[in-house]
Amino acid sequence: MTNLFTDRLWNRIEPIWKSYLEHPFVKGLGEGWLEKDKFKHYMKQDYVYLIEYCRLFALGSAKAQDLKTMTKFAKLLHGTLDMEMELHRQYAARFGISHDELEATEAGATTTAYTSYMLNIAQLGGIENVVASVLACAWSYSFIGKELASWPGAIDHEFYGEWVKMYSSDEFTELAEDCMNLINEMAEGKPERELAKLEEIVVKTSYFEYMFWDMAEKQEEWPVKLYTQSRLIKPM
Ligand SMILES: Cc1ncc(CN)c(N)n1
Repeated sequence: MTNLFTDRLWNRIEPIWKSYLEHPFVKGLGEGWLEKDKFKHYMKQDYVYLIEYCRLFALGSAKAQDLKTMTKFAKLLHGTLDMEMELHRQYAARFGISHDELEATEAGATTTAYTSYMLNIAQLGGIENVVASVLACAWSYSFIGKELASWPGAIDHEFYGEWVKMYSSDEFTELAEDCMNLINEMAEGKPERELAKLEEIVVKTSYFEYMFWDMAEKQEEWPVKLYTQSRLIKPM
């Protein structure tokens, strides 16, 4: 039996990812009681997060050494722009937010930190760094989507059901599996020193995923308070 790199990664990330399911934002989404304002904040931040995430797939295509890999990244880019982000555009319409307004969302601190980390790691290394940067994003949403789909009433919920349906769909599962297959192919034959570096990227991005859920729960943008002469003038 072959040892898959994703099996090794799972041992590290399982406790982190299981904690997403306990997080009030994810729990509220799956059980259907999440406040709509929190979801609206999440959806807007997630849209601008996904724009940067798309750049990573474009970077993967640019770094690819063969057409098969280039095509895989192009498919991931298209799937995100066209399928995943369409879900956000449809939710935005339900909130009365136009496409332009959605796209013009100012990225908050966590969104900026997370996307900057991924883009920096991906620029610094080879194509395996690009895949390691996006892996937790695609795989953990597939994990959450499938888990929530098994919760009573989640998939049929009148508001959050569409979210659960999309992230548990065959189409999204295929995108996540493409990323898993890519990292397994790229890990083959690599020395332990390089595998450990890739593992750290997946662990860090898994922490960022937790922080993103937390940012959404707290409706955080930039957690900065401006004072003048000890008086609070603007909670940002
Ligand atoms: C923050 C975050 N991480 C991952 C995904 C799934 N592409 C997402 N939509 N948003």
